[in-house]
Amino acid sequence: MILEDGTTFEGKSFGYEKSVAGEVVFYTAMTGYPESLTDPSYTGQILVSTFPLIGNYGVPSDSKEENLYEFYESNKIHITGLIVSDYSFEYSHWNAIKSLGDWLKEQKVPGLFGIDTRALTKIIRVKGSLLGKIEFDDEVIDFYDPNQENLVAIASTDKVEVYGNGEHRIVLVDCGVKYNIIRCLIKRNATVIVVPWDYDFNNEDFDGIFLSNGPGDPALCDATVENIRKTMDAEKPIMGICLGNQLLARAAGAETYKLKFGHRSHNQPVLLQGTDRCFITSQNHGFAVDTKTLPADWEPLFTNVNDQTNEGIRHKTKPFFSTQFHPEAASGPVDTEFLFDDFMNNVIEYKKNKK
Ligand SMILES: NC(=O)CC[C@H](N)C(=O)O
Repeated sequence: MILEDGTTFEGKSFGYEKSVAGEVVFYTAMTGYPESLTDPSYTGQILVSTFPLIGNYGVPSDSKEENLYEFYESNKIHITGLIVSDYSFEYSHWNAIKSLGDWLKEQKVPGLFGIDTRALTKIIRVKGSLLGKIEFDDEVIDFYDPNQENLVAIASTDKVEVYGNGEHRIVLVDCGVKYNIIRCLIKRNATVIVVPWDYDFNNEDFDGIFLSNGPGDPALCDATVENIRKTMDAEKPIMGICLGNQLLARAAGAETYKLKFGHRSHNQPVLLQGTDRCFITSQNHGFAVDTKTLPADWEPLFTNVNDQTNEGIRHKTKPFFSTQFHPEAASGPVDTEFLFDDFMNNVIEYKKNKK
């Protein structure tokens, strides 16, 4: 494992053996590697787990419900590579069907263990996210910066697909959506119309818009931002998550910027604006909304208690809001899932007033 600052770590392989390059980021969650590895927001990233013991519960079953994998967040592994301290060759779980190493090999994703992930994380915390590569023997490759590329175009779907058959029609703009967002909407009586990131959904028949999470720099998603801007005039309810928060902010006219090393964990505290209520949230992002640049008709909705960065925005009078954290969790705490109820209530309210 070689970082762009020249630091080298030697590890042992437990995944697929090919050299890969990307952005090196760390996450501090203690569980949830099946969900994290299949989260499309990690496209282009080499993931370092600060929790030392990984692989001990294997990989869950590939069963499907509503045409979605029940235990994965998308249809494949999206990370570029995985770095752990201690890999468990032995695993045990009622739902496990294979080892993490076998899964990585199957999907051609490298994994290294025996790396001092504490030392590696300290370097990233001091210097900020770094480019890095995993090299095997003689296969020397160049560094690669995924943030220069429109990763959303890679992670998004290329066709319109419908899930569920509830009463409320929700267009979900798929910038690299996690399945649990679809599950959370279906559970709340929605028909979810999943559309590609650059699809102009304004002519569809729908009652609300959902903006998904997704990989990379939100500044590279202008096509989505344009479509969001157009839809705002109709005043149909909008909710966004993570990249969706950043794109809604950009559509409102605010700016986004890159954080030093981002937030990737299960224990990020966020404060609900105007209250003393703090929620512990699941997060995975490297960019943030610059609260200072929000136009006058918008306000922050949540703020991170650790570093005061923006954790959500809302329109002062219209039913538009979004969060930087993940109310759908998968994995992590589910304490903020009620935000999906708030969104669906906005949808019901909108339909009532329309009649
Ligand atoms: N999970 C996400 O949607 C991540 C959003 C964006 N790619 C970021 O890193 O900030």
